[in-house]
Amino acid sequence: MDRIWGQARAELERAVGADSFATWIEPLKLIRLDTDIALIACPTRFLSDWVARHYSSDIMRALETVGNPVQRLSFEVAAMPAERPAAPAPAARPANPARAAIRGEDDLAAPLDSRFTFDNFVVGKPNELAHAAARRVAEGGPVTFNPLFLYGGVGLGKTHLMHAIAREIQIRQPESRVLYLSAEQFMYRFVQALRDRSIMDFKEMFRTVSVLMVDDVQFIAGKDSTQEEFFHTFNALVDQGKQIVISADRAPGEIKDMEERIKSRLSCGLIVDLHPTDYELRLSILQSKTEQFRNTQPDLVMAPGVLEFLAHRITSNVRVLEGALQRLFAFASLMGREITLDMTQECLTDILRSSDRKVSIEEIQRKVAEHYNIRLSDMIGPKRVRTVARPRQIAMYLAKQMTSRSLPEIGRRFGGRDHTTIMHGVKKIEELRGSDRSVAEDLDMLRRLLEA
Ligand SMILES: Nc1ncnc2c1ncn2[C@@H]1O[C@H](COP(=O)(O)OP(=O)(O)OP(=O)(O)O)[C@@H](O)[C@H]1O
Repeated sequence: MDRIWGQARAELERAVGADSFATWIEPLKLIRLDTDIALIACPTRFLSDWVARHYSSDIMRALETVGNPVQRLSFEVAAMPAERPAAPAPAARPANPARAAIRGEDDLAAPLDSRFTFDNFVVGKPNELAHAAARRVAEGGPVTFNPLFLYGGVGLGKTHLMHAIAREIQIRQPESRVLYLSAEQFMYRFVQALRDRSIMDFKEMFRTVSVLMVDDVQFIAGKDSTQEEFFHTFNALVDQGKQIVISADRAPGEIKDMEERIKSRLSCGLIVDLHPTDYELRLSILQSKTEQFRNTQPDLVMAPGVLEFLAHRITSNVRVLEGALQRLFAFASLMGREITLDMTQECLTDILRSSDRKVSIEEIQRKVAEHYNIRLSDMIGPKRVRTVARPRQIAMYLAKQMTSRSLPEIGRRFGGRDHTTIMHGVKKIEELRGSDRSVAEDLDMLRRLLEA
């Protein structure tokens, strides 16, 4: 099953595009193939409804293409295993309909994503240095640091910045030849040139560009002749004073199986890293993407606190954050409903579960009790005096926000209270957070303590 699904997934990624694939198809798993039915596991009811409505024919087509035609699909909502079948690696970055080639005549260059501009890049503490360096290179002028080496974990904005640089240089200096491509494409072109005996043309093409940008350079580690060729290309361009921009998932010195001389060459310019996002940056990104969405869907209604909830709960990377938001928007417009906290939790169960920070309700109760100087037993006890009841409601609110426990489950941990009591407490604190600054500050501080 895993092998068939791996092949079908590769077909599907091509058919629906990288973004839709990541949002809708990635979480699915093929469980069984009967004579004419494919049984597919889905982490939530919402996802299965949506996929059934929008992607059934794509899935059936993909299964047919890989030699397993079926007449219909059946979906089963089930907890998903942590690991998923690996799809065969695509030859290059998946085609994306939003991507537009900036230099159509240059079939070497990878297409640039029209959304990846400096204007759309949200700057915060974790990425401000990388952003400033990227801006400086994009503004042109004398080459001050060569190469510019950007690195950081998955989905933190390296490719976005690379595309923004390429686009900006093209706008400012239309005559310059900016060549942006992934290291994988560099290798592919190189191997092709070797096969076609056109290596001199290959060298000539690479050595006459004004700016060379290579994404995900760690890919050529361990590929000896590609590394060798890359090294010569790199040196030739630096000698001519041409700007080079490189990205990788780690610092040059940490790339395994990369020749020492290449590591040292890569290290001699400016090395900047994109740090993991912090809460403030995640919230700004979510706000900015929501604004962009509102420009096309002005009737979008979102309850206060939803974006804050997402920024707290999804800490893995910006791509996951974007995918979650995209799914929420799709759900809201499909159902014609306001986006509330409850709806967010229902619609994103799978994403939230996998990015769960594993803060326990007991930890929340302990921290809140310490903060307000009350006894831990008062969290579950019956006292109704305000000095105890308010901290208890704060703990209920944090339990709802920071864990994936349901209201009845939270109720049980608060001395067997009814779920409506928890709901009332959560609502009360939601209101106070908007109207009482000291409550908002306490909540922020407690969250930080719990996340530490
Ligand atoms: N600061 C930011 N502001 C706005 N969008 C961002 C920001 N950082 C990342 N993104 C978005 O997150 C998504 C993932 O970013 P990107 O593809 O640049 O990551 P990456 O670091 O190249 O990841 P990978 O290592 O997987 O190649 C993109 O859609 C990008 O636009």
